Amino acid sequence: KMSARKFCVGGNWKMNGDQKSIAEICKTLSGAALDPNTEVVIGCPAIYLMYARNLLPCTVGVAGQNAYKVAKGAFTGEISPSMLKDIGADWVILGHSERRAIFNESDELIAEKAEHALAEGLKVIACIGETLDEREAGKTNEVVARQMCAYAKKVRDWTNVVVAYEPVWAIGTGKTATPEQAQEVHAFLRQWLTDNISKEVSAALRIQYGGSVTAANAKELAKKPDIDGFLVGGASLKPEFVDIINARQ
Ligand SMILES: O=C(COP(=O)(O)O)NO
Repeated sequence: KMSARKFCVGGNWKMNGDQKSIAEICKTLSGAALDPNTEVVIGCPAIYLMYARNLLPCTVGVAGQNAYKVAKGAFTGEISPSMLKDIGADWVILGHSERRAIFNESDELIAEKAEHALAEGLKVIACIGETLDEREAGKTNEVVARQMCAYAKKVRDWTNVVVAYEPVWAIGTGKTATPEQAQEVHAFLRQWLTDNISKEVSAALRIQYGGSVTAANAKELAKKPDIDGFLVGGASLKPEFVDIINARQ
């Protein structure tokens, strides 16, 4: 049975695109019949956010792919949540496994970023997920619980948080978690939320699955009771992203 939580599909463009290709994707999304019961959020490279914002339908949200933990100051190269808000981005993706693995962001820094982004009125897609080594060592639950704990030390109000469970071994590999594998971790996270936050937050919070989601596998994944949407990388740059948005139709 599908959940009553509003389906939420994020497109994480990562470091891809230019004005021409972004205009094409926005045109495709603007011209498509998007399921009104799906909340759509586009994670666009910061430099193109205003451009994409103005080309996308107002029903589609736009997100930064990262933001710093304070509003302004001497942090060369950084972008603040208040700047994202200022240019019409209502969301920010935080804690992506690429930020953790490549840019060495710690659980604690990511949690501080989430706390500040929420305080600035942004909605947060809070990413978690285990590596292949951690899964093969049977540590999946331990790892995602640790990552959730870190967020929970800083997040007081979960209303504007969506959690994205993205097993690192499925990101960019074509090795999508099976619906059963994904549901198993989503159910663990749902229980973790009930045990550590509240049953109300647990019932309301959307948990997206991310990791090689395509139009071909989205429907089966979307049928799982604790999968409330997706965070899509590669396929969000293609027209098939429309089919992923409409996976519950
Ligand atoms: O990192 C991802 C998933 O990327 P792919 O869909 O390309 O596996 N989402 O944030």
